[in-house]
Amino acid sequence: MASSSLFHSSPLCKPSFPCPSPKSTVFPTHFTIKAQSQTGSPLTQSNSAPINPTPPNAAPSKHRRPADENIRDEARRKNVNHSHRFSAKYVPFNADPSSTESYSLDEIVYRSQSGGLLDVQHDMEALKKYDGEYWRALFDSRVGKTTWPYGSGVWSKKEWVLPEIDSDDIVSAFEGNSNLFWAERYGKQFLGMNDLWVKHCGISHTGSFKDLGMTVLVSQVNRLRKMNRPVVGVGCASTGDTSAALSAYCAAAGIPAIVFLPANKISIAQLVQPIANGAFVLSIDTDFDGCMQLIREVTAELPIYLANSLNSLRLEGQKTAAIEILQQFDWEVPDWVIVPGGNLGNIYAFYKGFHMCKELGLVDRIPRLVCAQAANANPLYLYFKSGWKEFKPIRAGTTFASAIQIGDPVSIDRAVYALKNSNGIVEEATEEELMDAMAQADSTGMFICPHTGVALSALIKLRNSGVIGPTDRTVVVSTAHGLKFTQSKIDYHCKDIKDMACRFANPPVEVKADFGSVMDVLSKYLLSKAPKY
Ligand SMILES: Cc1ncc(COP(=O)(O)O)c(C=O)c1O
Ligand SMILES: N[C@@H](CCOP(=O)(O)O)C(=O)O
Repeated sequence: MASSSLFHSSPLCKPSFPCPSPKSTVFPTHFTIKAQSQTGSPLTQSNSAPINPTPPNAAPSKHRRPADENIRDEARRKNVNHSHRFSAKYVPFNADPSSTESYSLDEIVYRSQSGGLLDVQHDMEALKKYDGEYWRALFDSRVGKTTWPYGSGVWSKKEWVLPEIDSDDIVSAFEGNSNLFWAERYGKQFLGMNDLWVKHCGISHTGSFKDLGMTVLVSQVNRLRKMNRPVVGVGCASTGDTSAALSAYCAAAGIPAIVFLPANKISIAQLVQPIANGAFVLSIDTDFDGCMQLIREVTAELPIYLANSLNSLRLEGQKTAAIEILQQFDWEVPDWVIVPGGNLGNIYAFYKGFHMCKELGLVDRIPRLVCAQAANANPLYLYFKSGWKEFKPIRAGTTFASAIQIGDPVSIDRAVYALKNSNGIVEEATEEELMDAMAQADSTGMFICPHTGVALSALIKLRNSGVIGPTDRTVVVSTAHGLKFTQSKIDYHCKDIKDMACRFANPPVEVKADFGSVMDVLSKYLLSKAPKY
């Protein structure tokens, strides 16, 4: 087994390189992989604590940090920050290969010289010095631990996210590592599918996938502030989830958060999140696109750092959900991944995560991507249907999927790139379709948000048309927790929605407080449920 000092001095090592031992690989962190034999788990930590084989009744490990030390101090002492041999920078998104324009991640810049989007470009040559097996084993070795900062599903991929940030500057709630739920009953009963999965990104610190991106952005802001860069606060426009995540991470780091919300267009549960977390909340009489325009103007004038996904740092965190899906399938690639789309950063983040895994040899292909939009807010769908001829922003109409009520998505170019390069598809869902899909999913034990209902509706359409087959391994990305959207569920189950049949409503039965009445309704219910032989 390698000692800590070996890690500081040994050269990069992969099977084709000269290695200390022909069968061992040295991690840039304090882990080693030791190939013991063709079978068995070879992972051991350099501090000699075995990762796996603690016997069930073993006495508590003596391997504890000193009592006056916290996990951040412990990481500092062990200097777990070995990712410095990797680097990343901003470049214009999808730039011509001859372009030399680039910016340090420590610069405050959101747009390229020509006004286009930016992308975070990693030093792929440095990352490629390690093979796919190496990265798979490294990432797998960090799951389920509390080692700072790798206990986070995002920071467990630190070398691919923000390789140069000091672990000390990271602001994390150990986000990510979300449940990949086997939708056994829903798949079987409603779709005739046996390999349907729901990636529950909304079962998270603030209840949505935004936590994945926000830990990265706020960590970088933390670093910039320590470097005395002019960042007084961090701001965003939001349909409710970005603002919740921003406010929580800023509150954890003691950084002022400013959020622009479209008045009366987000749920109460979402509104209360930034309020409770002490953000400066502006409720503005416009829609999300109007708020987005205003925050862009304001952040150009004031020392407020922009936290929307126009800022490509966010997508570096969000892409880890794609890597996590592959990891949860033991690095087998699903056939389809369906993502609800609004401002359209996330669909590109998924593409980027999958593509990096392919480029670095962790997998040999990427899944086909589907972006699902509400029919009332469907600019990408219309563009797709036009054969990618002409993009026209729209004024988004009201939708129960309120977090994707967006008519002029900032990441339109990123989304088109992701879809074209993954043989992707765009689908849409009417209000009735998305609410019915949500109710059906809930009736099989989930509790999803309306945006996940949009993604499920897309799946239903693609199954009905035969595009997605019954045995295709399919992942639906659930983007927020259903508890943020209880009012829409109540309206549905009370059949209180104009022009909607609410076919799967399950309203409470009002019954008199006497034994006979209760027995009557229960008997009827049990009869309706009794198995028919
Ligand atoms: C719950 C939820 N789902 C989906 C989306 C769409 O993500 P994106 O804007 O990255 O397309 C958002 C935000 O826009 C959201 O808050
Ligand atoms: N749904 C988002 C809309 C803004 O998206 P972003 O990813 O660009 O921040 C929200 O919750 O605000």
